Amino acid sequence: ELTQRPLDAKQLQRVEDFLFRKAAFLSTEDVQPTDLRELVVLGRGNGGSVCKVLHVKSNIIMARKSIHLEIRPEVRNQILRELRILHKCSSPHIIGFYGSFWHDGEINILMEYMDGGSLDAVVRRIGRIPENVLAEITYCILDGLVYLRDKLSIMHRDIKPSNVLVSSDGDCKLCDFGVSGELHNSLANTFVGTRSYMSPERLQGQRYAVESDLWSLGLSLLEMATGVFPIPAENLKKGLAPMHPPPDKPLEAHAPDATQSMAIFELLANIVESEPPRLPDDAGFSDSFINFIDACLKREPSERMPLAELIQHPWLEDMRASQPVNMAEWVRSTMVPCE
Ligand SMILES: O=c1[nH]ccc2cc(O[C@H]3CCNC3)c(Cl)cc12
Repeated sequence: ELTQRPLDAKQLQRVEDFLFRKAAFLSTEDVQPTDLRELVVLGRGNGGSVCKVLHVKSNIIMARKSIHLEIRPEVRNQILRELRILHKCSSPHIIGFYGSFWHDGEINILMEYMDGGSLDAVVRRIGRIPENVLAEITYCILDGLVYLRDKLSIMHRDIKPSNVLVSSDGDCKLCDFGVSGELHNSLANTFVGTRSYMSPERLQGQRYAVESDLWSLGLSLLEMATGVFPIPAENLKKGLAPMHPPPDKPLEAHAPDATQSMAIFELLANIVESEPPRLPDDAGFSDSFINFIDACLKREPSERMPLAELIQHPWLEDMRASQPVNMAEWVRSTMVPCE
């Protein structure tokens, strides 16, 4: 559609390179766990842990998500069957999928490795993300949501900073979206965590749809822009997290402060009962950014700006025109130098 920005040549090349790598991988016979050499743990969340692995036969670096599930063979075969639709996914804003297999009580999902990691880790490292960078990230998220809706007829269901990955090539992609209904059911009551990006309607067990992803997007942007989880709204009163903490203060000094540990139930009640949080209007954010987040954080799903309009919101093009950013350089500036 006209909403999509044309891909630049290098982006197209990277999509093509991935497809060639995937063909090389698929030409080796079915992946065995022993074919994978574990390199380092990348993250945990959404019921599983993610490890950087090398597929020895094809010499490809991948990310392997392993989810331990005690389920009957029929259920796990249904999950593997549903995951296979990921082979149809080819978007510069959706994480690449190599395949999945069951082994030793775990579903294993092999995906494209993103060396910049997830945005929750980036925010932990640098404090908060500049507005012009968030505009680029937001376009990628919205384009990814459009792709999921138009090509797979699904919503994401779990938009949050830790499910947005970046690379030193400047790519920004969505991961951990709810493509398998069976997997979603098998993970149903495994929620752990002290914060929720879930929309009020979903928290109340009401019907929810893609508008619920837009609430989660608004909350995620608010958190990444301020460096503070924005619920309860009082959290924002303490001002923004420092960006790129001064060199004399080690990073751990900026771990989230204790006051942010409101009990999870109280937090969920707050989301459902209180006015949605807003960007502070005295912190240097543009009016169109404030407007963009307000358009996402409406308690009534029908009042939220629809996806097709959001992706045309002036904030995205205004930011790109006034403060263009080189995403590859920015991601590299956030990566911890290897020892
Ligand atoms: O490089 C990756 N490729 C694919 C997936 C992936 C998932 C990761 O973390 C999980 C854990 C929380 N959400 C996402 C991380 Cl940290 C990296 C990757």
